Amino acid sequence: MKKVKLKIPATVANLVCGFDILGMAIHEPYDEMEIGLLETPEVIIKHKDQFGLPEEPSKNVAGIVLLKIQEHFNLQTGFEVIIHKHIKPGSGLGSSAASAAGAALGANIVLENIMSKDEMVHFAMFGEELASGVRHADNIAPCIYGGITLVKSTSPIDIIPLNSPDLFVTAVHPQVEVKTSDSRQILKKNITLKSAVEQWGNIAGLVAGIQKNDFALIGRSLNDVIIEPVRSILIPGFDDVKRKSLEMGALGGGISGSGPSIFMLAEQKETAEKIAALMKSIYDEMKIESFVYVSKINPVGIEIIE
Ligand SMILES: Nc1ncnc2c1ncn2[C@@H]1O[C@H](COP(=O)(O)OP(=O)(O)O)[C@@H](O)[C@H]1O
Ligand SMILES: N[C@@H](CCOP(=O)(O)O)C(=O)O
Repeated sequence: MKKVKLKIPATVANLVCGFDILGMAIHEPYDEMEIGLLETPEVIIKHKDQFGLPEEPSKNVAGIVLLKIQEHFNLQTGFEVIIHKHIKPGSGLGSSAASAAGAALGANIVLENIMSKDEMVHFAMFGEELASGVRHADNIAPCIYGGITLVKSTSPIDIIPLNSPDLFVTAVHPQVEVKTSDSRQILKKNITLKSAVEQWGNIAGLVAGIQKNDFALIGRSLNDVIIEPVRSILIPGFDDVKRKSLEMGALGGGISGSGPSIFMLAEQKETAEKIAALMKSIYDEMKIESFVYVSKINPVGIEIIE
């Protein structure tokens, strides 16, 4: 059986001010996935993890992506997928995107490169639609392209890979579940022109800072006047983590994706590690279990292991 084994990174979507358009791949945590080509037109999904995710293909984000690919290309072959998930679903670290993007990229490999990167993004977005009700690509694009990506548009797909600054990323995942679908529903449907102008300035400043490796500009652009004030209410300890991390020397940060994870960027490993210890202590004090990752921006995205 033609088979491939992939390492699929977690992703931090939005990058604070770029709701649904910016995202970055990080090295830790990551999922592992094996995809094999079957001679019969069926899709089999098996999970080797403890998250109790549905294995019925139409209910699993990897399965739905493969069903769409099968239908589109009128394939008489099928796929067997083994997922070993380490990125907890509902973490805000792109768990659903990892399975969706991994399925699209893995299928493309076993089918001997029948798709472009943008086509893989197109099919992977069906997985995000299943998970959250919306076809957003801000987690999928950095998985497939690597590094930091700007999703200029999803229809037509227009993805701009950006520079990958040499920065450390500290992320904390407090063990409270926030489903992307729920945290999208609480968002305001209309915003004022004043806040839109402020947000445009932040997004433009952030993209310019990333492209110019201007860390100070990145830091002062990591501000969100639209989404964070609403969503942060769902995340215990958010204000404390953010304020104290900034005091410790973080460049900036905020909610990772739709939360509850929080991420911070730092120039030095030492600062990133101090922030990790701070995050852990804040949640220990609140008696909330948490997982902390000190990582770097992952310029490659999905990697082929075998
Ligand atoms: N293979 C899969 N990986 C992750 N989540 C999946 C998968 N298949 C289905 N789901 C569903 O997707 C939802 C998780 O997606 P989401 O809330 O966007 O989490 P995250 O922010 O970590 O991506 C859960 O309802 C989960 O049951
Ligand atoms: N732009 C989306 C990103 C969701 O990311 P996830 O990691 O929480 O799935 C949003 O903010 O809803």
